[in-house]
Amino acid sequence: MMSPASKRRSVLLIGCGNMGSAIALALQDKAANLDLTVIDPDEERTRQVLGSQNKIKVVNDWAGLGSAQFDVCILAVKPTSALETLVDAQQNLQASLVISIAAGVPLAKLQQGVTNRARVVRVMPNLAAIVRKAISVGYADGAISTEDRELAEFVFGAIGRFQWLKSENEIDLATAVTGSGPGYVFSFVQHLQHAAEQIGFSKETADFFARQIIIGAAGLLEEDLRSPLQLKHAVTSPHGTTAAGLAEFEQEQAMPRVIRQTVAAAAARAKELATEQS
Ligand SMILES: NC(=O)C1=CN([C@@H]2O[C@H](COP(=O)(O)OP(=O)(O)OC[C@H]3O[C@@H](n4cnc5c(N)ncnc54)[C@H](OP(=O)(O)O)[C@@H]3O)[C@@H](O)[C@H]2O)C=CC1
Ligand SMILES: O=C(O)[C@@H]1CCC=N1
Repeated sequence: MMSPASKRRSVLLIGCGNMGSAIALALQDKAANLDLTVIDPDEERTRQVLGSQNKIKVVNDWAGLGSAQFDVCILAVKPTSALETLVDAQQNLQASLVISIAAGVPLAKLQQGVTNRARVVRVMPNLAAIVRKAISVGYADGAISTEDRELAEFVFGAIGRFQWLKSENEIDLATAVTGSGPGYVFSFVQHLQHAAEQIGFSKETADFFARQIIIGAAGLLEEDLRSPLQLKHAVTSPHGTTAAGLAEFEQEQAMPRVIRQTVAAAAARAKELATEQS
């Protein structure tokens, strides 16, 4: 079989917001064999976000697509408009692989919006797609061919790492961990910055410190083979400052409980979204 990178394919990306623009820019850089069309109501903003030095076709309504057919569609609109948007796009997606990144919108619902020759899979990426360091997880049912699976892996490989999950339930659970995860980390950085300000640093210095701590720790997690626990021990001298800080941070009612409750609340919301949408 030809590798996904070796065959020329047409791709329609619907919705050029936070995620859609990151995916479009990554595909433009990394997947030379994909002919990319982006549809978004705000054509001017879309052109601005994507830059002028590119070959991406931009349209702002379905008429702009004419009767073009696409091999692949990436659906990157808000969950509440996912089905309606697919119905609008149906005539251009008659035999497409449709990849929805909408949180919590079940396959069964998405399938209502496509023809019987189109195939639908779900992928949950995250915001780190902007810097091509996303973790994306996918779910496809047994009817999806190996070629379609490889195509989805190829597309989402352009924005970082990709992994298939075994059940649709897992993609909703993963949304609470991998999809929302960057939000938890940004909240941590924001609060670390405030704490540094409270002990006397300026806003600018505290911002610089907080960002650089995460960047340095992330670099270690990427390059150093030690586990997070081992790395934590490497920072923590007996009776030292880190030990004093962690004695507060890791109290059962503090960070461990907060993280558990955070993920559980997000997972519950993912379930709710799936129910609201089905
Ligand atoms: N943000 C994140 O970190 C992640 C988001 N997701 C999922 O990705 C999807 C998109 O999220 P995000 O990028 O943050 O959202 P945004 O609101 O930033 O982007 C959605 C874009 O779609 C446009 N749009 C709305 N309706 C249509 C339509 N009918 N046709 C074409 N474009 C349309 C919107 O235009 P306008 O603003 O003018 O309405 C907007 O530009 C969501 O379903 C979300 O669940 C998944 C993983 C991570
Ligand atoms: O908050 C949300 O619903 C989306 C899905 C994961 C990240 N953002």
